[in-house]
Amino acid sequence: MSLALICLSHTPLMGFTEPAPGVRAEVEALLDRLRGFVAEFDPTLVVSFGPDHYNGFFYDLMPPFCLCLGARGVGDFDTQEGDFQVPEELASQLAQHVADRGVDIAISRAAELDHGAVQVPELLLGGIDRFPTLPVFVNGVAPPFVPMQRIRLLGEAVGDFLVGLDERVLVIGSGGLSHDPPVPRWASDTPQQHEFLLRGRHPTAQARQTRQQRTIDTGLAFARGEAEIADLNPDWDNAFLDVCASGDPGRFDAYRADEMTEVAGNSAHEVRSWVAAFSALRRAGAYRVVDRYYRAIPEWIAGFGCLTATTESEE
Ligand SMILES: O=C(O)/C=C/c1cccc(O)c1O
Ligand SMILES: [Fe+2]
Repeated sequence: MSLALICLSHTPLMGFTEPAPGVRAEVEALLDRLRGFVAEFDPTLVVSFGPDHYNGFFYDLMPPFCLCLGARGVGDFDTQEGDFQVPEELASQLAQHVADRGVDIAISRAAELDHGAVQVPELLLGGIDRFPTLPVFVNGVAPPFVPMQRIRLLGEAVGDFLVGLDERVLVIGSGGLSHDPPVPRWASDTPQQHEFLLRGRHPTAQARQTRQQRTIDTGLAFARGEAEIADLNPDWDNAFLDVCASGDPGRFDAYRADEMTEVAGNSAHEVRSWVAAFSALRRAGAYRVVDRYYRAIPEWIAGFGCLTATTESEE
């Protein structure tokens, strides 16, 4: 067994809006480094923690997290549409292991997932069907949010399972950091939008296009300082990266959902994927951060960050 980790912000606006000069090249260089990290580690299995944004998981039944025994990408924002390569028997064993640990897990044998789960594996692995992958949905946009401790315990239970395997496991956390994109919200939306938040699966091409354009327009307006969304918060983001790098997942427990919304925006809860990923990695022993990147990118509505790490036995 050996474990390596990549946590990376996603943003569906990559490729749709252009950041300030030089920034795109900087991110491309980061992505090249990450692909090199993957090639060097040569994973035999991927565990991918990521959120959804009301493309697969809706308020008709919204779990705090869900192990996917089967999953497909829905293809929003031109991300890959199609099946993840999920090793079903291994995914079942993971679900049983996590349940045995007392973590109240949900499972799906036919999960639908959007850019939140698809973009990072697509960019770094060449597709969601290239490696055997255990996708884990972690709710990062739909209140209520369980205490962060529960996400840490989920990650630790997953990590304990991975430690018992004879595999080289790449653990991915997708999402965050501070950001407040125009994802629909129950608290502020109309009855018509409530209907979408309950039963909005499989929108028409026109409805998907309208939603996508709204996000693009918000990104452009945000970059001009004209959007009515929360500011990015680089101080909060860097403090969170410090906690991730500290090697002490117990420190995640201090994060409170209402404070996070207040200081880092409605989608800052996507860092839950990072919390699960780092908590899993730590079960394999002390880890060392290899790469760290951060830049606030308003055109992409993203406090855009990355950490990679390996357990010290990997060195
Ligand atoms: O679903 C959308 O319309 C927007 C999603 C988004 C935008 C910016 C950063 C993110 O992490 C997102 O998920
Ligand atoms: Fe997101």
